[in-house]
Amino acid sequence: NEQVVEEAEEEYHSIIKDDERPKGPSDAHEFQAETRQLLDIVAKSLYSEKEVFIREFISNASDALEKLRYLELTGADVLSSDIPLEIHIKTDDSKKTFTVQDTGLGLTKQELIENLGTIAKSGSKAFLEQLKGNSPGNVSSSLIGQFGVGFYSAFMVGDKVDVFTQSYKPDEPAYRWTSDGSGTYEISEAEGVKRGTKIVVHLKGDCYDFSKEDIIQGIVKKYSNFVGVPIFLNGRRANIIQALWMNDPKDITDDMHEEFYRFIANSYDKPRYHMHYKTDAPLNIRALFYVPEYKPTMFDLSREIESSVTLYSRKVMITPNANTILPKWLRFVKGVVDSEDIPLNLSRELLQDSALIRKLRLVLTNRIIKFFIDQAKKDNEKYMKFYEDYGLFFREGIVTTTEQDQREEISKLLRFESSNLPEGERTSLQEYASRMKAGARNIYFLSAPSRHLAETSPYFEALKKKDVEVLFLYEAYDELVLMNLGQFDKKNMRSVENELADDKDDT
Ligand SMILES: Nc1nc(Cl)c2cnn(Cc3ccc(Br)cc3F)c2n1
Repeated sequence: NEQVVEEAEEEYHSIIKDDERPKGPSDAHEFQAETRQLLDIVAKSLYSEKEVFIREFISNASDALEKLRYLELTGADVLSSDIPLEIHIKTDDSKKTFTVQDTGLGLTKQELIENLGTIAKSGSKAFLEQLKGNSPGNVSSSLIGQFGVGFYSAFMVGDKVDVFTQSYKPDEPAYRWTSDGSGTYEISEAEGVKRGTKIVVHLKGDCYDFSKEDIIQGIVKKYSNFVGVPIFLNGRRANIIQALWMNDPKDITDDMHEEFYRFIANSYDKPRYHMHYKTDAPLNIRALFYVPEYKPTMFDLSREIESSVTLYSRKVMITPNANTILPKWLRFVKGVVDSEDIPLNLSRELLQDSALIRKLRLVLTNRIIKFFIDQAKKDNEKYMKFYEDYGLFFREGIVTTTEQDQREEISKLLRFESSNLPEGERTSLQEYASRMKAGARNIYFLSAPSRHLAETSPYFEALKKKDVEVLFLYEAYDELVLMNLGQFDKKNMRSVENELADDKDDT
């Protein structure tokens, strides 16, 4: 019946036709020498997996659409502004081609020539020196991303690339650019070209996989699921969930969090906590983190598991399981970090160890600790349940972190019974310190199998007489953790067992 047909028709929508034709003479151009060298490096070694050319194309297309959207908003005179802003991808496994088309800005002849040649102008010698200096992985990616050299990654998989483009500027002609990536390219005018850019990659023999729909479907889902414009693959919508981390936190309902959490955690669980963090200093960060409802299993506790944090730059994925974005002790946290300050083709080396990633990790770690401290104040019962299930990770954090101030930050999450509180209630080191007498310099703790044994211990009696509070530790590892911590807020952590032996009375 028409309802079903209606449904199906609504499903299928493609703008990719084969109406474009070159028109008139084509003039050949040479790549400048430096550009050529650079493009070779980009095409051969910069990207480890070939599939990232798709991410580069989608990133360029989504930039072109976002810029056009902005121009339309600011009232610029835009060609055929009734065309929807979309990205279309088509695979043709008979012709062995991969095609991506956007309805964005399009390129003028000047831009066609400049966008690849600009590097030759903008001091590419220094750029190439830097390149020769360290491994291509460390290339300053702002330049690469900026001038669309990412486009050139097409020659990793294609031995011929045709580009048909119509600029949004009303009286610009449309062009066809074509090249086999060997050093020359041709430009001619073209007809039958819609506004935007269409790139047809004729795939090399060992890259025919990129003409198969299911393979492309997986890659698009992996890298570009949250790109802010609709992406269609062979006429079917390919990107689904909106980039929740970019929304205003107060517009996000718990249901939306639950759905998003299930998508990124790939589980049917739901989150017990979510933390939505946006800042522009010292870095641009949009982060959305979740703590699972479920109690961690032995598997979750193992230090080998990959991080469940996915790293994005402006909604385009850089890497899944970005295991250096948070410290290992926070591996139970799942979520997304998006930073404009992170270059799209961040190399593995830079991800492993760079000042930028170290700064990002420190900012995020301190913010997560602050979040848990705030949650404990908001709902202590819920926090204590969380502490019961996930507290081991904090202990690991203290003993595996080297910087003392960072260790003391983590120790703010710990909770212990105390001689000053009724059985069953727990306190924090901060609260203990706030109850200390003026001039007191030690935080005392006693490790015992139970509260009864702690309270009847001769060690405790001595301090009780002096009305000194003692933390009761019922797990042997907590004694090790506090010994390891050593200090908190300039007070010394002291086990009363050692204390009695020394019998000093500088309590
Ligand atoms: N999709 C899209 N849209 C726009 Cl507006 C631009 C601008 N630059 N690039 C990258 C690029 C594409 C083709 C060629 Br030839 C050179 C080149 F740098 C773009 N890609």
